[in-house]
Amino acid sequence: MKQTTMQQLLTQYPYVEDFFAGLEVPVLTTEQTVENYLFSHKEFLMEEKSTTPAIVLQDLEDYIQAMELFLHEEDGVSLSSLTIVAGVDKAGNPESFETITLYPSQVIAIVGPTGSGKSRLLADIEWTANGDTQTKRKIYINGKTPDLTWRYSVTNQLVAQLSQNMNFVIDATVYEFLELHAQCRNVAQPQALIAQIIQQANALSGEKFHPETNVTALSGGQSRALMIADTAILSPSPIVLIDEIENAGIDRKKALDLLLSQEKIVLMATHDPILCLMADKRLVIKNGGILDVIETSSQEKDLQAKLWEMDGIITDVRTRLRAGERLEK
Ligand SMILES: Nc1ncnc2c1ncn2[C@@H]1O[C@H](COP(=O)(O)OP(=O)(O)OP(=O)(O)O)[C@@H](O)[C@H]1O
Repeated sequence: MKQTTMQQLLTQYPYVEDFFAGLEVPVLTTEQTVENYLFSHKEFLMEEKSTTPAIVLQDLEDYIQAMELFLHEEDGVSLSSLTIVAGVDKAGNPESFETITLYPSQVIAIVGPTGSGKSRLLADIEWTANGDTQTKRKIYINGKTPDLTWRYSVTNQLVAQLSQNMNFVIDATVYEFLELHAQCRNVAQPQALIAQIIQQANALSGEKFHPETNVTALSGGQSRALMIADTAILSPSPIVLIDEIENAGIDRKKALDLLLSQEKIVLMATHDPILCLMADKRLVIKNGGILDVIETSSQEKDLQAKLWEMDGIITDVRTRLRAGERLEK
């Protein structure tokens, strides 16, 4: 990278500009090598670094390393494991485990009473906590403390988060919105992917929408379905955090299957017994701490089949009521 020209670098990675965004450095497109470019603006950059939270740097070598990491990150993070290192509960007592390690294609449910700290755990993971949150937990990626550039990056590629509330604030159609996202991801021919995302989203939600529907006109359920399909198909983030998918009015099983087909680690805070038993394991939260890690047993999987049957009845009744039908005994 040091000997690449800035011009070449920008052609290859247009998003390198984001790395310098806000720094107001002189023209980036030059024939200078990366090393020379950084060196010739060294003083300027060193001055700026104190006001640039995205980059914690000691010297020029660090700048180059941070740029390499940034570009690597834009190419997608390769994740082999996610480790939660124990912290403390709300009373300051140590959590009753040392580490919990999770692997791609695993679904982990996070259960516990309201206010127990489920969202806090998701936030620790999103923030890749390093003993610097209320819980004092640490998060390791691939067995070690992740680089700080991930945490501060505006395009955090490590974690995709689907929160309870989802509102669009952009005046664009579904197609335009997905096209924009594809452009950010440097997808050259996005048409087929966009069609796939819309098709999958429609399979998740009740009332179908069209590519030309405006995103602001989507219902809550449709918005979440669109974001889940988008996360599964277009987002390179290997970790997906979901806060209460059950309230979204979408097909929960299909949503999970879709996310898992992409070899992601899926963590979901949930109060839904079916979702909870669909997970490989569940983290039980109490008073701000992880109290227990329970593998879903075969008996519980059997129970899950029964719950699906009951859920089928409820879903059927709901669909018919929604369609304006009258029910008989
Ligand atoms: N270990 C901890 N130490 C101190 N405060 C904590 C700890 N864990 C959680 N909290 C705080 O407790 C409050 C409730 O936590 P949180 O919102 O995560 O609960 P929740 O289980 O997601 O609730 P709900 O089910 O209602 O969404 C938050 O203010 C959170 O920051």
